[in-house]
Amino acid sequence: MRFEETPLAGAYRVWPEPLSDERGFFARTACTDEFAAHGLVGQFAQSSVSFNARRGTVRGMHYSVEPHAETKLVRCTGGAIHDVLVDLRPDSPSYLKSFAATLTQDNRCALYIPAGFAHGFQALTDAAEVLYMIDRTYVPGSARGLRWNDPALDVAWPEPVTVIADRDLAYPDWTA
Ligand SMILES: Cc1cn([C@H]2C[C@H](O)[C@@H](COP(=O)(O)OP(=O)(O)O[C@H]3O[C@H](C)C(=O)[C@H](O)[C@H]3O)O2)c(=O)[nH]c1=O
Repeated sequence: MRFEETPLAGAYRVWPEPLSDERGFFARTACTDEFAAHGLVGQFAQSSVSFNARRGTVRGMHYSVEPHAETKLVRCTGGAIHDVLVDLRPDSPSYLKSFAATLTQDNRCALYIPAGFAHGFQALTDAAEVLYMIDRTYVPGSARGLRWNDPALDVAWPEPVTVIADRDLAYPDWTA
């Protein structure tokens, strides 16, 4: 795998390195040793899938609070998404900065999202599917959120929002 830094400290694009032959290719998508060699969490306790029927759907921005803050490896396995991170770590040089990447079933790029980041995405196609690998089990009470259009965030969404959960619409403005 190839690890590409992003402008947000600790967050990476992770590119598979396909091993091709006449059948197609095989590629590693996660590896404890390779992640550890880059100082990253490489042990994952849960994997989840998110299916999004309609183009324009937004999920997030979500994060989880200590002691259950999650590190995630996120990839698009169907269609395409505009994937967005916001650094919420108060001591980080990129505090409250956002970063976005287009993840698609074809580019197979994943985003490594450390604990302390909010994460969200917008479906760029119908039937957009997202696969998560998460380093700890889900604890519902630890879930928090930022509103997709919070003025404190410099997040741009490429398309009109077509579907979004009421809970995601209801988050108050960010206060540190
Ligand atoms: C996140 C999660 C949810 N659930 C249950 C809770 C609800 O009954 C149902 C849907 O949950 P929710 O509406 O929170 O799903 P999303 O809005 O897609 O949340 C996710 O969206 C953003 C973009 C993320 O990065 C997180 O992975 C996660 O917060 O699945 C679980 O059982 N386990 C889980 O890990």
